[in-house]
Amino acid sequence: MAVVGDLALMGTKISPNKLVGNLEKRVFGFPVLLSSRFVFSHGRKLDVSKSRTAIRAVMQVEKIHSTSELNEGCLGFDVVSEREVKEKGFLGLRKTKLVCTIGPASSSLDELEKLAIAGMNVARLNMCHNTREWQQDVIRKIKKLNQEKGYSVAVMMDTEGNQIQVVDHGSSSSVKAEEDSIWYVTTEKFEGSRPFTIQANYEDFAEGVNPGDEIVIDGGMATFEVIERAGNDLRCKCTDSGLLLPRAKLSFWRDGKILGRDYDLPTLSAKDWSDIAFGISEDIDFIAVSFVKDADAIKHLKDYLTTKSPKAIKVLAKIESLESLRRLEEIVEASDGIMIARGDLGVEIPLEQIPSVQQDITYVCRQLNKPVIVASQLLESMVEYPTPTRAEVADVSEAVRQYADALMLSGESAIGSYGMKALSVLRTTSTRMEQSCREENRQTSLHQRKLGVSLPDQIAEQICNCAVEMADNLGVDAIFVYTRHGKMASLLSRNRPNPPIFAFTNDNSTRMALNLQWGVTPLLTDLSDDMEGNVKKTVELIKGKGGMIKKEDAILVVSDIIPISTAQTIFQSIQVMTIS
Ligand SMILES: Nc1ncnc2c1ncn2[C@@H]1O[C@H](COP(=O)(O)OP(=O)(O)O)[C@@H](O)[C@H]1O
Ligand SMILES: C=C(OP(=O)(O)O)C(=O)O
Repeated sequence: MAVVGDLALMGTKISPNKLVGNLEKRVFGFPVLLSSRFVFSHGRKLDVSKSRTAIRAVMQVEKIHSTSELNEGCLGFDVVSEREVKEKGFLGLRKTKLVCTIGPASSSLDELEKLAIAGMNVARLNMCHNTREWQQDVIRKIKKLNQEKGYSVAVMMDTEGNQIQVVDHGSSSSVKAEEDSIWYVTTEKFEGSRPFTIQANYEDFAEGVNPGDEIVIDGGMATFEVIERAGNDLRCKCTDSGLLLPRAKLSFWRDGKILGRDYDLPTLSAKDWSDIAFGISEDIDFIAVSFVKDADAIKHLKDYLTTKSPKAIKVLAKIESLESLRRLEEIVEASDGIMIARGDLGVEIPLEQIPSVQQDITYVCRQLNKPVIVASQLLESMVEYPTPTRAEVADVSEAVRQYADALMLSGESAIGSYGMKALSVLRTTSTRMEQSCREENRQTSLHQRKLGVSLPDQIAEQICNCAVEMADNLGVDAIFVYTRHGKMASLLSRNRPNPPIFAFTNDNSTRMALNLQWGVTPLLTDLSDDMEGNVKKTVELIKGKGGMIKKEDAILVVSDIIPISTAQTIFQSIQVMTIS
C-alpha cells in the first residue's frame, strides 16, 4: 500500500501479525470504564460526571473479515483522492490542503476542472473583484463539477471588508512613481486617471496625518513623504521609487513607527452583508472575513449564520492588521479557522516580522485546534513566469514545515498565465517537505509533546492525542475516524500524524469543512448508530473500490458514535484492526 519511498523510510513499520502479537499484552487488562468522579489530567481537573461521554478504553485489536451483506451503500470518495490513493498508497497522500483564488484566468469550466484535478481543495472568490453574476457563475460551475464529475471542491467567499487605506490611480495596470516626483492623494472622485494623482477611497483618510509623515505603498513597493495637507488632500514627494498597482494599500509612518488609525468602521460593511446573503443562497462552505479587529464580528456572523443558513458555513478570520494580532487568541477561539493574509499584514507590520508572526499564528491555531491557511505571494513571480524563484519554494516549504493546514494561491491562479503550474509547484513542494517532516518525526516526537492540554473537551483531546501516538508508534497504514461534525477528525489532524486520516461523515457540510484540515481525506457515507457496523461497512466499501486497501494493512479506528444499545452514552474508542 505504501509508496516505495515511504516504505523505505518506515524503519519502525511492523507487520500486522507482529502487531497483533505485540499488542495483546498491552491491550487486554486496560481499564475499561472510568468509575471515579474526578480524573486528573496533566494537573487539570476533569469532571467526568458532567460529561455524557463514557470512555470505553478498549484498545481492541481485531481482524476484519468480509461480510457480503455490507456491500450496499456508497462511499463518497472524491475522484482526486481516490486516484491518489490508488497511485501512491495511503502514505503517499498529500497532507497540506490547497486553496486557489479564482479570477478571469481560471473561471471557465475547463480551467476549474483542471485545478480540481491538480488538487485544489478549496476555491476562493475575493468579493472585491468582478460582478455578482460572474461570482454566481463560478460557484455554480464548481458545484456542477462536484456533482457531475465527483470532485469535492469547497467554495470560500472572501469579504471585501471595510478596507479604507486603499488608493487607486484609475488605470488598469501599474504606474511607476519616480524618485522626487510630486504626487497628490485626493478624496475627490473622478473617472479615469489623472497624471500624478491617486484617489483615496475614504473621505477622512488624511485625518491626523502631518507633513513629514511617510506613506508606504503595499508594504514598501514605493514610499512618499507628505509635504503638505490641503483640506482632505495630501501633496507628497516620492522618496523611494516603485510601482503603484491598482487598488494599492497604504500605511502611514511617523518616526519609524506605523500610525495606528481607528476608523471606527464595522468589520462587515453593508456590501459584505449582502454578499453573505448571496453566499448562503449559493450554498458556499466558508466565509473568510477581512480586516477582523476582534472576536465580536466573528461571533456576530456565526450567530447570524446559525439562524439564516440551513447548513454549517464555517467562518474564517483573516489576520491582516495590528489589531487582529493584538487579539489573536480571542479571534482564533471565536472562529472556525484563520487565514494569515500576509499581503495586508505586510502593510501593517515591518516585512521582516512576517515570518515569525506567521510561525506564532500557526502555533496558536494548532494549540486551539483551528485550521490555518498561509496566504499571499507564495509564488508571486509565477503570475508572470512559468517557474518560481528558489526563495518562493523555500517559503512554501517553510509553511509546510510549520504544519500549516493549507496554502493559498492569489494572483497566481486568478490572473496568472501559469496557475496550473503554480498549483503543481505547491503540490510537489508540500509533498516533499511532508516526507522529510515524517522522517524527522520518526526520530523525535517532540512536535506532539509540544501540544498542551488546552481544549475544553479533554476526553476527546486525550483520545486523539493517544490515538496519533499509537498510530505513529505502530506505523499503521491509515487512521479511520467516524465523525458527524468533524471534531474528532480535526483533533486527530491537530497531532499531525504520519498516516493519513480518513474521516467518514454523513454530513456534507462536515465533509466540505474538512477540506481545509491537514491530513484529512473526508468521505461522505451513511453512518448508523452501530459503530461496529460502520467500521465493517466502510472497510468493505473501500475494499470494493479495488487497489486501495490490501491484506495485512493496519488501520487505527477512532470513533465517538452513539451505539444503538445505550442511546444516552457516547462511547469513544480506539481500535486497531488488520485487514484479512
Ligand atoms: N474575481 C476576480 N476578477 C478579476 N480579478 C481578480 C479576481 N480575483 C482576483 N483578481 C486579481 O488577482 C489579484 C490577486 O487576488 P487577491 O489576492 O484575491 O486580491 P487583492 O490583491 O485585491 O487582495 C488581484 O489583485 C486581482 O487583480
Ligand atoms: C489574502 C489577503 O487578503 P486580500 O487578498 O483580500 O487583500 C492578503 O492581504 O494577503
